Amino acid sequence: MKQKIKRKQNNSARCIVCGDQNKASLGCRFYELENGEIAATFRSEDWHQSYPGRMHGGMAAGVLDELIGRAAAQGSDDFWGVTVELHMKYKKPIPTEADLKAVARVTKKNRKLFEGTGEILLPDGTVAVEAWGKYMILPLSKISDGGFAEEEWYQIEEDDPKEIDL
Ligand SMILES: CCCCCCCCCCCCCCCC(=O)SCCNC(=O)CCNC(=O)[C@H](O)C(C)(C)COP(=O)(O)OP(=O)(O)OC[C@H]1O[C@@H](n2cnc3c(N)ncnc32)[C@H](O)[C@@H]1OP(=O)(O)O
Repeated sequence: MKQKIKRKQNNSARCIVCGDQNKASLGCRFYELENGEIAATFRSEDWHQSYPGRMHGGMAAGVLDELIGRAAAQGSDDFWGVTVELHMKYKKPIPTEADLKAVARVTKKNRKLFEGTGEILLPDGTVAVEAWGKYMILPLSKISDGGFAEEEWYQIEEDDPKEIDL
């Protein structure tokens, strides 16, 4: 089903999932959707493999970890937190050298913690991996040394889609 995109989130420069200047990264883009969920698009490259032709489960965990975290950051480029728990369910292999999508949403949130779920979809729409995560909300100053948000956290200007088929 097609979902309208409301806003694209920032990318970071060096993250392994979304690092715009990290050649090894999955090159994720993150789109906030009108229905309140968040979607990611990314490409599994040959160097993201575990077994030949199969994306590493840790990379899949990385995508869903970050995507669920970003689901709670909707509408803000200055909301931060860290993962405290992450549970994965690997249902189908994810191929390398494929253009992929994922979707996530927040399921519970209070002042200090939030929880969410997400899925990675195969090109035919089948759910390959499901995740549930719990995160602690923290100021950036408690997570990282200064400079990140000013120097390494920005919008990538490109031809973005207006909607995404999930
Ligand atoms: C994610 C947002 C993205 C934002 C959008 C931008 C994205 C931009 C790209 C960046 C990518 C981001 C997405 C990847 C996110 C990572 O990959 S983060 C990296 C992996 N995670 C970590 O490194 C976290 C490591 N853990 C820690 O640093 C510490 O355990 C924590 C979480 C700071 C807690 O510190 P602590 O000293 O243990 O704190 P403590 O005082 O014991 O506990 C504080 C409270 O939390 C509670 N608590 C602690 N752990 C838990 C738990 N597992 N369950 C329930 N309660 C807990 C305690 O019970 C306590 O409650 P109170 O007693 O105050 O009521």
